[in-house]
Amino acid sequence: MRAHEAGALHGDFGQHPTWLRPPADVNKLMTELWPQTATKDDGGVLRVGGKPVTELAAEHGTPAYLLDEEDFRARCRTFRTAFAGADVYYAGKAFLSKAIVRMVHEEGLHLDVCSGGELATALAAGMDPAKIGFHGNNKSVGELGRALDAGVGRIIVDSFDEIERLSALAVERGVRPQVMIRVTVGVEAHTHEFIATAHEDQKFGFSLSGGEAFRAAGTILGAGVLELRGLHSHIGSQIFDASGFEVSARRILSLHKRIVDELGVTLPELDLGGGFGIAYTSQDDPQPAGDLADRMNKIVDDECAALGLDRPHLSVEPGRAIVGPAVFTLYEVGTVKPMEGLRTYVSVDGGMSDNIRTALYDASYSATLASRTSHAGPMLARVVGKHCESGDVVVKDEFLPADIRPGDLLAVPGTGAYCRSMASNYNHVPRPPVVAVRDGQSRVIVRRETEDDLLALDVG
Ligand SMILES: Cc1ncc(COP(=O)(O)O)c(C=O)c1O
Ligand SMILES: N[C@@H](CCCC[NH3+])C(=O)O
Repeated sequence: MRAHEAGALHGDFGQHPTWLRPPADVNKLMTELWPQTATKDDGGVLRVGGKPVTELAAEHGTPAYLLDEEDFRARCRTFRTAFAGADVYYAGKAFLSKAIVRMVHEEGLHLDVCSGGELATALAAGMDPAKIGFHGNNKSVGELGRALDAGVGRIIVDSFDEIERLSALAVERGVRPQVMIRVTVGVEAHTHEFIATAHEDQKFGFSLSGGEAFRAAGTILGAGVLELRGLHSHIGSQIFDASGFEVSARRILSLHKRIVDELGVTLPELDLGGGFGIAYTSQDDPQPAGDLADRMNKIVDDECAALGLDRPHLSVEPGRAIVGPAVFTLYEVGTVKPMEGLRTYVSVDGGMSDNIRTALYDASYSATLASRTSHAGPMLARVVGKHCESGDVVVKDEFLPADIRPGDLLAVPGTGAYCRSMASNYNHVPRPPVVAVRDGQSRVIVRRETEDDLLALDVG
């Protein structure tokens, strides 16, 4: 967002309720919160990729996820540059489609998949299997077999059961797959407990402190069926504080050292996972990818030097930070219900089926009137959906113009990650399309579901 348009996109700075702080740096917030080609024209209409959202709504309907393709590609390049010399695996769980796989591939990234479905999407789109990493705490025999048959570059093993399953499949096929060990490093990431993944009491990985991760290395090396490529840790998601990554890097490198010394191998790779936070509202102040990369590289350099280790090749797995800010959801306002003395409930034509994050993680979002200018004063609004749940909230608190009315378009930024990919058909509401916009052209990359699609699986 251009600086002079900051006020236009968010006319409500300075009007925040007392429990909201004004943003530290409005211009920085605009570039963090909105995709780079988003602007508002003189009539207050939001534009993206050179197209007004009013036109996009007329062409594609609402709700719709609008992807600023240039922004998405630029974020891929930012991570590649920031982590130069490392492999950047785009985490497909944030949002995956064949078009996204192609963009990721064209921008020189690797791809992390975590299910047979994501793997099938990657392969269908022509992703180089050698650049695919396969994650998951409960990969099935079928999924593992398909990964081996496709020749995926690395499989991140998550349990002793999986080591056994994968080894049997590898022997059957006469192949020697490359594996990483997912290590639970015991870091309490400062994020919602549902998306923290490296504390001890949860389902992912091999415990570092309990010695399981070291034992896993011994098991793999002892059997000689799988090729141990290195260690992996992912401490959680939507993390702002780089110190968690530093602690994690330090701990995992101490295990790396122990494996090298005691088991007599070299481990060529170290993966520090994803989890880089993004801005959803004016309250968030994420660190630029370059700063995070510098800190992570430095800690790896320093630790390796201190431990006398050859520096392993680094890899990272960002999802949210690449696709999250590149997308906003466009909704049409339906019912507007003022609650005297409380707030106004502004209902939109989607809700928890296209964005479950508010209900699931108590996530905060923001919204802006996207289809016109308003000179009305601000009113405290809650943007809610059309589902049969009182928890069906998209934006908990936002100041919207007091004359908001049915037919207005609202845009909610930061919905690229974990919104379409976690969307549901709750209440038999068809899922919205994903529309990529670039250079004044729009193209549907995931089409809108229809009621026929919903009925298609019903038998009898
Ligand atoms: C193993 C792994 N890698 C990468 C990611 C991507 O995380 P994020 O989208 O927060 O970057 C996740 C999700 O949290 C994950 O579980
Ligand atoms: N789905 C979560 C992120 C978890 C990613 C998987 N480890 C979110 O929306 O924030």
